[in-house]
Formats: sequence, structure tokens, C-alpha cells
Amino acid sequence: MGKIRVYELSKELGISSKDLIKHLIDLGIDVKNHMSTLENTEVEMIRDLFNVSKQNIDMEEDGSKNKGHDNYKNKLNKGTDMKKGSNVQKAVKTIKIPSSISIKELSELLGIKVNDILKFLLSHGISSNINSNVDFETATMIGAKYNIEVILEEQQDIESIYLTEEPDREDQMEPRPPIVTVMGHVDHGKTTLLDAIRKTNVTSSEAGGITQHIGAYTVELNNRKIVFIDTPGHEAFTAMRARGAQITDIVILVVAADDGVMPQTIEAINHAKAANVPIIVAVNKIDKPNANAERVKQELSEYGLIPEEWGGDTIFVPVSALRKQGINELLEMILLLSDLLELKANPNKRASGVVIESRLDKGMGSVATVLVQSGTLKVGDIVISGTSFGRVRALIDDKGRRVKKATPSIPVSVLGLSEVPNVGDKFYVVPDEKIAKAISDYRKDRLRQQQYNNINKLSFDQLFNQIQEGKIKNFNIILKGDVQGSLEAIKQSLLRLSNDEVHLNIIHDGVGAISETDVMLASASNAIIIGFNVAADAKARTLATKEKVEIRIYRVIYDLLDDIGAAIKGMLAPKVEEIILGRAEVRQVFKVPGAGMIAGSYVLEGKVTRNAQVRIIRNGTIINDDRISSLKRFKDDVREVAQGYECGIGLERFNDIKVGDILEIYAFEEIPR
Ligand SMILES: Nc1nc2c(ncn2[C@@H]2O[C@H](COP(=O)(O)OP(=O)(O)OP(=O)(O)O)[C@@H](O)[C@H]2O)c(=O)[nH]1
Repeated sequence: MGKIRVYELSKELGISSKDLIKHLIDLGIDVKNHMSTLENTEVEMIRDLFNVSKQNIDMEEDGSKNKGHDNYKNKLNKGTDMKKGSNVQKAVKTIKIPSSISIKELSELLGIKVNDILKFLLSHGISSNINSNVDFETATMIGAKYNIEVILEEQQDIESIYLTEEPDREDQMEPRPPIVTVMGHVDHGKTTLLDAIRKTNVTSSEAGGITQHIGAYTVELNNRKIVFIDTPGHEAFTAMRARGAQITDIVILVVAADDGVMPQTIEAINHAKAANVPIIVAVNKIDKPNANAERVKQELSEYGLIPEEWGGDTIFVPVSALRKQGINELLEMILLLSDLLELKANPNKRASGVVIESRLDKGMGSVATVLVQSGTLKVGDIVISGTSFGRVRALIDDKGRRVKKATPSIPVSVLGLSEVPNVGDKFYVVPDEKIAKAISDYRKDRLRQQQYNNINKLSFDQLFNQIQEGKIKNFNIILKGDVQGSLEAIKQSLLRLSNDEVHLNIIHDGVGAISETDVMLASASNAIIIGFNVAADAKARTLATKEKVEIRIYRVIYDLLDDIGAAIKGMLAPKVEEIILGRAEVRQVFKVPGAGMIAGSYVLEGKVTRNAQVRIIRNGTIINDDRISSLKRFKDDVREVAQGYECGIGLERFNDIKVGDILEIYAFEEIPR
């Protein structure tokens, strides 16, 4: 008799291939998928095992004709019925378990010997060992046998248990320094201003300290601290926000008095507004003979930044970064505004905050600059950020000095983490290293899972669905166009599309190609990017894929308005849906001159068609996405190959195909709404 495949045996036993594979792995038999072949001895062993359960159950059920797994299921169901039935004995006790539990733990909770549980399971066709996990349903059945009620404990993951911050009481809150980001058009003097601030306000106690670039620095005025993020521009600001970290309290908008409002000035205003962060305007270069501060005020008022003397509430401070004039006035205004904002935090608890810069240092290992948002970070604390964790070996401040602790808003570099954490990730202090490691493991698993599921951000379709369900009231758009004229026309028409239920917001618009900054802003604001006669540059496209931001390019205004209008009205044009056509397994790889690598494959299910899309899956992970460029049966080109046949598949770009890879063939289909 020839070898038998997993799926064949699973049919014979009446259980799913998946369940059979689980049993086989429990038994220590190495199988990869439902196509794997089994040795005769292995097949006999499994058949035996299932006969045990079959006989047992047949006896109990008076010769019922059901086979293996059905009996198992029936038996399980019978267990439930017994429990629910009227003549059931009252449960002797109740235990709480998680959704999956090891047999060892279950035996302890139930007070039943491990061996008894294993026997019980085996009699139901489940081979297991002391470390195997059983699901909730199975645990309930085991409990039922011993008259013990098993209930599900509240679902709580390790993150929510350890990283949820309890709200602070008002009396625990203390004032904290403001965190400031400087933005503005290129060459308007951001860097010069940051330098001037840094140099003018070094306190005497700090003199002598060598300033270090750690991503942020602290200055003092009237014994009060102000923290500046020292990467100027809105890119860092928005990148941070895209990761869910909003750390900036106040934006300083630098506008050169001799140049006035320029495209990046507007961009910066939009970014700050999208983040709801108040702006102080620093009118720079007032030393220049052609400086015209009034013109700057005039121009900015068109963007809603109206100076106080004109009845508005925006603070304008004239400065010369080059000559270090007006710096103290600017700092005073920052303090004034932060008093109004009542910036506070509780310093007396375990610290949490955000990573603002990170690097790998040859000597020191992972170096991460963090801003403490609440609590106090101390040397010796156990920190977790993303999947990186460790004991804080040292804290270094912006003057290069080792410090013992960092209070709210204060930037410090942290030494001692296992990996380099991501900028924008939150960090938390946890009670001990075991917990940090467990959270890190949990996150690594989740990342792998997410990679596999390829979770999407809001796509146009999802957005549409959510609008329909009434979940979304705001439709955020970033609009880029080739010329100002058409941009204005589109903007006006788009804004007219808003209705009572859905409000359309153009959070940013501008002339020029779609850039990385646009994608970041879109990601941070859950917006969709619309390009009119402009494309996205390569970097922006890569980032958009990574951040799952949708970019839509139009060449005809009507099409653009039609689509958006339809989305808002809830009548979107045909929906494009992905359909899986089939799966093939690569059995052999050969090189064909002129045609590249050809994957000799066996069609496991469905069919393979020429020109279809294909995902290359290796060990359960999608490693690439490509298109079929050639499809052959022996020497002939064919249009499609059906299940059970072998074929040669050539791919358009991917060149690293390996034996054992699974090719998932799919296509897009238009589904009318
Ligand atoms: N006259 C005058 N020149 C200034 C002043 N502030 C900056 N500059 C000059 O303007 C130029 C640009 O200044 P930066 O500080 O590099 O401008 P930036 O906004 O940081 O520019 P990017 O980093 O390129 O975006 C430099 O040549 C500065 O010396 C000022 O107050 N007065």
C-alpha cells in the first residue's frame, strides 16, 4: 500500500486536516500541511488511537454508528447537555480559566490527576501530554465529568494589566515644563533660533557641561524650565504623531520678516492645527532692512492666526535669531501660554512617556532619548518600549551629565535597553523584568500575527463603510495638485460636498508631488491623499504602503468629485474585491535561460491562471507579492491549470522561489454595489 496523505487520513477519520495535524504534532510526528505524507506505522498508530475512542463511545452510546470525531463531538455535546440537564448534580465547585490552559494548570485547578485528564482526553481521540493546551470548550467537558463548573476568566491581556495608567487625582498633579517644537519654512531661521535659545539661556550651574545632541534640550528662565525638541520642522512632529505620540505642547512658527508666509509655513500651520497644538509666531530676521513684520501679520491672519492687537489670540514675537534679540521675550511668552494651558503631571508614580530619538552606540549599546510624560524615571527602573526592555543602567541629560532621575517633560537618554526602540513608541516602567519580558514576547507574537494578517488602515472602502454606518463624521483629505488654480477649484467643489452627516475636511493642500510628509500627516490624521495631476514620489509610495495610507490620483476633476461625492452620499462605484483562485505548492525550482526561475508546482486546490496575482508564502508568512508572467504544462503555454495537476510557473519579479513555498493565486474582481 502506498503512502497516505494527511488529508486522506483526515477524511477517513472524519476530522478536519487541521485537527489531525494538531494530533500528529502532539504525537511528535513531523507534518507540514495537509499534503504531507505519513508512514504506514504512523497511520496505524492514529487509526488505533481513533478506534479507542470509537469503541469507547460506541459502547457508551449503544452502538451509535457515528465515527471517530463525530463521536468525540457528540460526547462533548453530551457533556454539555448533562451539565445543563435537569437531573444534573449541582457542581461541587467552580473554577475560572483563561481561554486556553495547559493540562498541568488545569489539573491543579480542578484537583484532578494529570493522568486522569490525559486518559479522558485519549478516550475522546485527543492525544496530549502534561504541557499540551486545551481550549475552553474542552476544559468545560473535563470539568463536567468531575462535576466542576468551569467558567472563563475575564479576558485581560498582559498589556492592559500592567500598562493601563490609573487616572491621577487633581491633588497629585504638579506643574510641568512646556515641550516646544519649532517649525517654519526652509531658511526662515529655525536652526539659528534653536541655537540662539540654547546659548542664551544656559544657567550658570550648567555652564561647563558639554551640550549633547539628544533630541531635545532644556533651558531656564526665571527658574522655570522650557523643553525644546531640537529637530526643527514638522516632519519629526508629524512622524511622532503618526505613531500616536503627541508630545508637543506649543509650536513656535518661525516666519522670516523679509520673506513672509511661504508654502511650508502653511504646511506647518496645518500640521499644528491638525494636532490641536497652539502656535506662537516668531517673526524672525527683524534686523534685516527689508523686514516687514506687519506684512507677516497680515498674511498669517488669512490663515486664522490673528494677533492680539487685532483682536485675535495669537501671540507674535519679533526676534532676530542671528543677533539673539527678542529671545527672552519669546521664552516669556512660552511660559505665559503654558500657564494658560495649565500643563501638569503626577511626578510621584512609575514613569511613562515617549521615545523621541534612538540609536545603537558601539560602546553603550542601545541609547534612547525619552521624554517623561508622567511619573519619575529613575536609574534601576525596569523599562519596556515596544519589544525592547531592560533595567535602566544610566540616565544622561542634555548637558551630558549622568543624572539619577527624570521628572515630567524632562528629556534624558536611557542606557540599558535590550534593543533600539522605535521613535514615537511609548515607554513604561514596570514592576519587574519578568513582566517586561512577558510583554515583549506578547508584542513580538502580535507583530508576527499582524504581519500575517496584514492589517489595513482605513482604506477608501472601509472609510465608505464607516461613513455608512454613521461611525465617521469627518472625512479627512489631503489634496495635492499641479497648479494653484485647479487646486482652488477642487477645494471649493469638495467643500460643497459636505452634508449634515459627514463633514469633509481638507486638512492640508498644496502644489507639488505627494511627499513623505503628506503621507505622515495622512497617517496621523486618518486621512486619504488625493493627487490631481500629480504623482507620489517613490519614498512617499513606500511609506504609504507601510503606513497603509490610501493615495488616489485623478486626472479629471469630475471623476475626483464623483468618487468623493459618492463616498459621502454612500453610493460608491464598484467595489474591487480580492478573490483567491487557488493554491499551489512549489515542488522543484529550475532555471530556464531567457525566462528566469521557474517554479515547478503542484496545484493543491482551485486553479492557477496566467496573469493572475500571486502571493509567495513561506512557513506561513507572506514573503512577497508578484504576478504570474508565464504558465506552462510541459512545453506548452496554457491559460490555466486545475487542481491536482503539475505546472511550471514563472513570476514577473520575484527570483528567490524555494521548494516548499506555497503560491496563493488571486485576482481582483469588481463587485457592483
Ligand atoms: N539677518 C538674519 N539672518 C538670519 C536670522 N536667522 C537666521 N538667519 C540666516 O538665515 C539662514 C537660514 O537659517 P537657518 O537657521 O539655517 O534656517 P532653517 O529654517 O533652520 O533652515 P532649514 O534647516 O534649511 O530648514 C542662515 O544663513 C542664517 O544665518 C536673523 O534673525 N537675521
